[in-house]
Amino acid sequence: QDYNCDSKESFYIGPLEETATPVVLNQWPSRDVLPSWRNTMEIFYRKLLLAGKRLVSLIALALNLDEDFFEKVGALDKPMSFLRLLHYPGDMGSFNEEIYGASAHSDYGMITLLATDGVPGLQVCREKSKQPRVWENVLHVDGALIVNIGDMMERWTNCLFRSTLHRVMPAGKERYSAAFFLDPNQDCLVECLESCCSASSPPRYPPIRSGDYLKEKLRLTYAS
Ligand SMILES: O=C(O)CCC(=O)C(=O)O
Ligand SMILES: [Fe+2]
Repeated sequence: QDYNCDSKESFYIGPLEETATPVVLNQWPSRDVLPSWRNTMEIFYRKLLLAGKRLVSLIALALNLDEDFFEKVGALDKPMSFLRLLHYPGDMGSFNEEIYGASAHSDYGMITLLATDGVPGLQVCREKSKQPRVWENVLHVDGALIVNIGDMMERWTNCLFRSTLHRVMPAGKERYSAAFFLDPNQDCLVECLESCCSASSPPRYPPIRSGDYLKEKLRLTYAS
């Protein structure tokens, strides 16, 4: 996964004071410049966290687990959730195939909730292990969120829920989006669910601590 050519720029908002441990790292624009921005973003963050938790409990039910399964394994008590506000420039310079808004990747966490401004560009690949890859446009629905499955949900479910391979193509038009990554508590052990493996379908991934997985992915992403 190569992000070097990506043209996007982003602003990250991490865990808010009530959920953040051990330190609060968020940096907010000055209130003189943007008086209500912080409050608006905090409300947005909390709503996304609530919606994300509800969706995760539906995934648990779909897996024949208790509704609060992911709470019970400690994934959601101090979730490492990040809200990423994204901007893709309209003019990407030369229209070179190498330049993506965002190159093909899957998100790392449990699920991602994505709001876009309706400018096209987002594409998903349903069968990521098949070559050549077939990309489909994700249609915008006003007022709806797009939900992507993340890598750790894929690991928990032994690929029953595949993480969504996606990318953003340049639309020749400025584009804004907001992605909320619901990532488990750093200490949470992500291991194949009993209901998702059997003698004929053994676990495909070893257990891993969520924090270690994220650290390694971020290291690889930003290595260069
Ligand atoms: O902007 C989008 O629609 C997608 C953003 C994305 O995939 C990401 O930030 O991980
Ligand atoms: Fe993504």
